[in-house]
Amino acid sequence: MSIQFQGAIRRCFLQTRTVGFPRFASSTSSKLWLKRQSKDPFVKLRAQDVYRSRSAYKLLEIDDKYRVLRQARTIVDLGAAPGGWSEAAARRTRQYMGRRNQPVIEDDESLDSTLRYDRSTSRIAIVAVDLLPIASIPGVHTIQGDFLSPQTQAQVTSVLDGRPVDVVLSDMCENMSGNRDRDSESSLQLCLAAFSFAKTHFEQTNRLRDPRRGVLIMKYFAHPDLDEFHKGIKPMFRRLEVFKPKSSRSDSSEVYLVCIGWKGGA
Ligand SMILES: C[S@@+](CC[C@H](N)C(=O)[O-])C[C@H]1O[C@@H](n2cnc3c(N)ncnc32)[C@H](O)[C@@H]1O
Repeated sequence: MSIQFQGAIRRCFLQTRTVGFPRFASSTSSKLWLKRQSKDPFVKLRAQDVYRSRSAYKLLEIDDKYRVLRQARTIVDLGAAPGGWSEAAARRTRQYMGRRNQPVIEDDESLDSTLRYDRSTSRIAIVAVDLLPIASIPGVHTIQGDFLSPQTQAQVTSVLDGRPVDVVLSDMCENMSGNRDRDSESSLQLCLAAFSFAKTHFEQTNRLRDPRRGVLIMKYFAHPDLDEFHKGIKPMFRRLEVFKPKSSRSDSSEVYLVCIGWKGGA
């Protein structure tokens, strides 16, 4: 055995003793993560390939409780990648429309590249936005861009082409830095952007005739600053509740603000 080879084995042995087998041994936190994943019923559902992300079940739970998608014709999904919420919204609205025997979204891949709708019908339009690319979803128009940038917001507005927005969904969140203040600040910024976009679009149409229209759902991470934000926008909706879906991990401070029925205001 050559001297170099012996040295390599020795180094490998020493490394194994100090840091463990790098490829096979896992840290306590990753073991805990694997254990939690194996027990998580929503991860199992995801594994059956019903939806492309586990997050889809959060939106379905919100809709089971509040029926926010029942009257929805135009939905804007912010922070949509990989696309679970858009898929869930497309299926759910299709079910609602099907029950009422009305026109439904077509399973047409080409709808992804252009928003084709006929304003004279009740056809559903979903616009999904994310920093990351979103693989095509039938009936969903995708936009890749930063929603905090005015250009991306203008792009969404241009795609909507004057169509009244019924529901704005925001599951946007940045990667957690671990710094609570910084994370809640970024969560607040995303909520403010979603709120101000929703406000502009809800105000363009008279929502007062149908109290279910003008729905805004936003993910945020519990923090006192966000409580202030929550109190500030409460009078502008007929109903505003904080909801924690069962499919949201209990060890996460993530919750959803469910705002139903735009009333307007400052
Ligand atoms: C929890 S994931 C969304 C999961 C998605 N709702 C689903 O069901 O598949 C959060 C997403 O927010 C996106 N995001 C964060 N900041 C954003 C921003 N400024 N503009 C657009 N998307 C953003 C991230 O890229 C990420 O894909």
